[in-house]
Amino acid sequence: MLEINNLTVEVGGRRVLKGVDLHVEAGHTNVLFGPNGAGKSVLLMTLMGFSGYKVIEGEIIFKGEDITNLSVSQRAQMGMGIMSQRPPNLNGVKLHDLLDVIAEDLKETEELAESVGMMNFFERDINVGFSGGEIKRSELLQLSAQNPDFLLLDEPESGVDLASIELLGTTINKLLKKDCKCPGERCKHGKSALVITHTGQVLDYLETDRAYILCNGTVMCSGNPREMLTEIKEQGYEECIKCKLMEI
Ligand SMILES: Nc1ncnc2c1ncn2[C@@H]1O[C@H](COP(=O)(O)OP(=O)(O)OP(=O)(O)O)[C@@H](O)[C@H]1O
Repeated sequence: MLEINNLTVEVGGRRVLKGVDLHVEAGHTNVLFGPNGAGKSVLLMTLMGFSGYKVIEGEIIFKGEDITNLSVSQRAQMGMGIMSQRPPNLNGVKLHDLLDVIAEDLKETEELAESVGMMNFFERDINVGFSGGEIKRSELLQLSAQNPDFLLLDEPESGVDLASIELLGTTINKLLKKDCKCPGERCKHGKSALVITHTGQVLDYLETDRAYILCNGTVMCSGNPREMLTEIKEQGYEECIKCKLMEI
């Protein structure tokens, strides 16, 4: 579904990603771990095609097509969607107006808005004055309305209170279980995703397949998400760097 091959990316004149290789099979949910500043968000922003993320080398293959040079809207049309860590304020754009444009099924979107307590935000400018948790719920509502085949989730649980994490996790899981619109057999297991998490809390609600650890803009290793999370909690990321050095 998604193949990232030898991806090197510059942001603000600095090489942040260095030869990243990462794959997500159709119907799989993969996880991206890594310390602060490792380049995780830069990777997701590059995958979505935002400006300012300059691909120096490598390629991004999505649904079998090279999308490295496609625009954000072309990638969105192909079925890629993102829940950003820090989305911008959209002054003058009401949440309801955006949902009207992007929602595949407005009635279903309104039902979801009701269940995640976002109906009262419909007439507000997007993200303006929203709390951290409200931004996450608004992002999730927009992503659900778009109903993409591939979800890029950047720390979906950060800033969400403990009591609301279950609602967020189960809502993401329901979205992932919906049919993928790709033709053919390979997508019959639902949608695909790449999820960044520090705490791993959201993983309690998702079926995950593989985790990658990114340090200093490079993939250090990959493996079982639960086992990797336990190791990171016990040993931190220093061990990953030592382990990688031993391979060289
Ligand atoms: N627009 C930008 N201009 C300059 N540097 C940037 C820009 N965006 C990101 N960076 C730098 O790229 C590096 C990676 O940032 P990124 O946000 O991807 O980290 P991260 O792994 O997501 O970290 P965290 O876990 O703290 O969110 C950081 O050093 C950051 O300062």
